[in-house]
Formats: sequence, structure tokens, C-alpha cells
Amino acid sequence: MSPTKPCIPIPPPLMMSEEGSFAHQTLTQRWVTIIERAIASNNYPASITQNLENLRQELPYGIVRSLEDETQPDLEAWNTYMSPYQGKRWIDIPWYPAEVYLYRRILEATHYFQPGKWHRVDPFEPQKHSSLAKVMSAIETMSGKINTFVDAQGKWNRIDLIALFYFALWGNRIDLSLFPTDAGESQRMNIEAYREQANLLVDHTPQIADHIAHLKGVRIDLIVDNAGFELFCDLCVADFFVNSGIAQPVYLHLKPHPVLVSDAMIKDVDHTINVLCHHSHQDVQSLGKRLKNHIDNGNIICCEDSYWTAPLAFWDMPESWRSELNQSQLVMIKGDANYRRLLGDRQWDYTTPWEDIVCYFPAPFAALRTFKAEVAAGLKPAQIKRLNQDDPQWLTNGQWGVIQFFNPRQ
Ligand SMILES: O=P(O)(O)OC[C@H]1O[C@](O)(CO)[C@@H](O)[C@@H]1O
Repeated sequence: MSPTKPCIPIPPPLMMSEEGSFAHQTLTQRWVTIIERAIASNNYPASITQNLENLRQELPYGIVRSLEDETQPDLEAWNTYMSPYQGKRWIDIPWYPAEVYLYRRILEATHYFQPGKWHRVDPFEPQKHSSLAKVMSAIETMSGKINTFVDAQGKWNRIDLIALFYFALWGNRIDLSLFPTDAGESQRMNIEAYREQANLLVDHTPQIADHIAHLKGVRIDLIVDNAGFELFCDLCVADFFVNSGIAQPVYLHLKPHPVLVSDAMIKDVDHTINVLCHHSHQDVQSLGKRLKNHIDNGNIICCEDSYWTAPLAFWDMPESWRSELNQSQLVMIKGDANYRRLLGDRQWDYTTPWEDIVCYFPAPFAALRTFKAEVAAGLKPAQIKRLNQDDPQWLTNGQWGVIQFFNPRQ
């Protein structure tokens, strides 16, 4: 029987109480800025602004309480998740559950689930839209290339497939929770650098390409991360899988409500495709229209589920999700936060063998992630030594990445 947990003892979670850690900095500085930006970029009435101010002031020594908004659909589930932490101070609870709980509290504060003017109004939408607008010239350049990756007969080559994986990885550098939209995306988007390997600390793309070479008309799943440029990259990957006949269909798993500032929801996919379809550049338009057709024809299926916003490690995946993903021939797991869930946001030694941790995953998968948190596995001691010397912020500055693969069926 296949394992449902890591195959080795699980270390403790990352804690926000550890001074000098990125988790501590996130609690004491980054979340404050995130709340302030949500206030500044929306035209909230005084009562909502006050709610958000109150939440900001709870950090870091206020007490964690249960959610109070009874109209929230998964209130009960959330109160169960948070029950081990109720009555504790924010600073004393593990980072990952605290992080997703914070975003849930932001939605409570902005009346996201309440009927009325602010119902389903994404507090981060202005930032998401402006981030997409700022990367349109990069999208123009990329669309021309992407449109040539699969020919009219569905033929493709391995080099383009691997380039697409690098492209999807480095697209994860752009993350509004870490780099606000006014910080200049273009600096981090040197298009030619998408083919670079220098900053890639683990590169399993050859194994992934070998795995994909045998696939035809199979189910592929993409656990999506950020809206904006990264979502554009991920849509290009989905487009490739459909055009080449490798996948039928591609499932895109999206967040059911706003979280981690830029995480993509179904409405963000719709917005992105709409922007592409109405863009003046021909290449962008044809890509947009093709994507729209793929969705209309059921070749790309967008879905959302509360599991993707729950404060649970991937090894705590409900049985229903394990059997769902078990039907997939490849699951692509995008981004840092999903990677943290894959590793349970635990204090693993960074040289821990990858397969000893992820042996529990129910399907072949590829994790594409730039480092924005102090969680890692499968690295070499010499690599770590060199990085600590050359770039002391390597674990969190989004400049380094991994593409890691595991196939539980081999
Ligand atoms: O969009 P991504 O890659 O999941 O990054 C979000 C992550 O980045 C951070 O903002 C930085 O740690 C985390 O809060 C979260 O893990």
C-alpha cells in the first residue's frame, strides 16, 4: 500500500516566534504592509478600514480567535483547523496556518462573504490587475514564441517543452505578497533569462520530459499559484499540453477565495484571457482566443475547492482529493506556498532526500518553485555552503528555483 505521510520522521513546523527568521519578519513587517496596501488600493468605507486597522494592530502579540462571520461557507472547518491555536498569541503559532488564517481574517474584515456591496469583492484585485497590465510587453514577446511551440499537426519538441517549464518556474518570481506591483516587474523578467539554468538548484526537467514523452490524451492537473505573469505562463503550459494532444483535459486548480495577495481564482483566469483576447497584438490575441476555445470545449477545466485554501499540509489531503489526483498522469505544483504545503512547512534539513518526504503524493508530480521561504529538500551540502556565502538571502529573495519531480508509480 502506498504511504500517505512522509517516509521519515516529520520535524517541527516553521514558527513565527523565531527571531531573525523570515516567518518572524513576515508577521512583524510584511503582513502589516499587506494590510496597509489592501486599505490603500480599495475605496473602503470607514467601518471596513477600521476592521482592517484592528486586525493590523492584533499583530504580533494579539490573541488568535475563531472566525466570527457566520455567513462564511467553511466557518466550521476553519474553527476546527484553528482550534489548537485558539487563545494563543499570533507569534506563538506555526507560520503556515497563521498565514492562511490571516487572509481569512482580511476577508472577514472586508465583508467578503456578507451580502451587500463588498460581497465577493477581492481586496487584492486592483493590485492583480495592475500587475498584469505592467507585464503586457513581456506577454507580447512570449506569445509569439509560444504560438510556434506546437505545429498544426500537433508536433512539438523536447527543448521547447523544457523551455516552457523554465518559463513557468521563473514566472513564479513575481508575487505580489513579496514584491508589490509598483516595484518594477520588468526588472525580474529578463525574457532571455527564462532559459537560464544558473539559478536552478535542482533541475529534474529531463525526467519530466521523459515521463511526458509517453503520454497521449491523458489527464494533467495544474495546482495554480499567482495571477498576473505567472498565471499567463501557466496558461501557456496548459495550452501546450492541449495543442500537442498530450493532455485531454488539463484541470486548473484555483483558489476559491482571495489569499496570499496574488493567488489566482477562476475570475482571474477569465480576466487574463479576456485581456489577451482584446489585446491589439495579433500573437497575444490568437493565444487568448485559443485558450478561450480550450475552456469552452472542455479541454481546459477551471475548478476551485476549499482544500486549496485550508491550512493543511498536502499529506493531510482528504481521501477524496487523493483519489481525484490519483487519476492524473502529471500534477504540476506551482509556487512557494504550495511547495511549503508539500513539505508541510516543516524544518527539514535542506539536504533531506526529496523522495523520503514526498513519497506520500498520490500521482507523478513536478514542483516548480522559486524560494520565498526557509523550506527546502533535495539540495547538496556544497550548494548550500556556496549560497550562504554568495547570497545570504537566497532562501527568500525569489531569485533561486527548483524543478523537482517524483513518480510514486515507478
Ligand atoms: O506565490 P508564492 O510563490 O506561493 O509565494 C507566496 C509565498 O511567498 C511568501 O509571501 C513569502 O514567504 C509567503 O508568504 C508565501 O509562501
